[in-house]
Amino acid sequence: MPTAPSTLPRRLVGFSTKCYFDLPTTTSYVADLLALLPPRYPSPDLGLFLIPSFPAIPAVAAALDAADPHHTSNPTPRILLGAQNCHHEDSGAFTGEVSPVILKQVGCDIVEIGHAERRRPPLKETDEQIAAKAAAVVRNGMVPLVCIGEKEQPPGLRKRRRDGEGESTSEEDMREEAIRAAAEECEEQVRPIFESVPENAAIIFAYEPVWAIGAAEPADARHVCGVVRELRSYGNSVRRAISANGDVRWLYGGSAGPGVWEGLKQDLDGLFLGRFAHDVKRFIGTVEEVNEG
Ligand SMILES: O=C[C@H](O)COP(=O)(O)O
Repeated sequence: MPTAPSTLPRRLVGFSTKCYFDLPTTTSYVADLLALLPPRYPSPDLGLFLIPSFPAIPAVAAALDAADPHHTSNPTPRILLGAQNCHHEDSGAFTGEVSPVILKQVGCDIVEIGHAERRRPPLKETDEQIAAKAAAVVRNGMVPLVCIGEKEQPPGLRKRRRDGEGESTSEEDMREEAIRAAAEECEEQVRPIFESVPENAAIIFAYEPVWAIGAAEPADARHVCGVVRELRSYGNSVRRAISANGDVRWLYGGSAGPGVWEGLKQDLDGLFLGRFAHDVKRFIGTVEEVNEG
């Protein structure tokens, strides 16, 4: 059985093509990225990851290996390669599912699980199923990238306004209430992950408020930082209780792109991009911002 990594670069920036890119678009994007990316990336301080559609994974793996055939450019082997989902069992009668065993064999380093687009109908993936997938990813020597996030935009704020309350509550108090409510919702998604993987497993969490995914603007930076501060502290207490020591990174995703990092850099470990990485130069620009910030 392969051994899962327990360490991760200090910061991470990555991009999922979701279902947007076909095969030629994916391969030409990766070729452009490898041609234009300054040679200082990736580094132990700043890891990069790409998450294409399943059928494009072998082509991307070949391109990344060809760019760094002996994995000697620096201690981080290469741009990390990810898959957008996997099944929780290694093999069996699960037509249409993809085994984590095969993902490892085709060169994946990480597997994204629990994206909001899979938690919602019609797929309705549960925290329990996502935790089983996290265990499967680690069992097969890869790192789970677990997407979490609250469904509604500041529920505390909206409730107060609807109830006619809150006139005497300061904006600061309402913000704190919204942060607490969001963190509590996310803690329910985080806890089963820690409980399902070995204590030395590295985990990447992408905090993606559901209402900020596919939007025109990212979530407010103070909200994101507040929620992730709470989650990091919660995660540390859960991990202490089970003596866990694998690296954990907290990324932000949800309409992230150039200009977002400045407001998040005190509290986040990196960014997970979607649409605003479709232009390879904008993706590299965002990587530069995270490196410099
Ligand atoms: O997987 C990435 C996130 O869902 C963000 O996507 P987006 O930036 O297109 O909203």
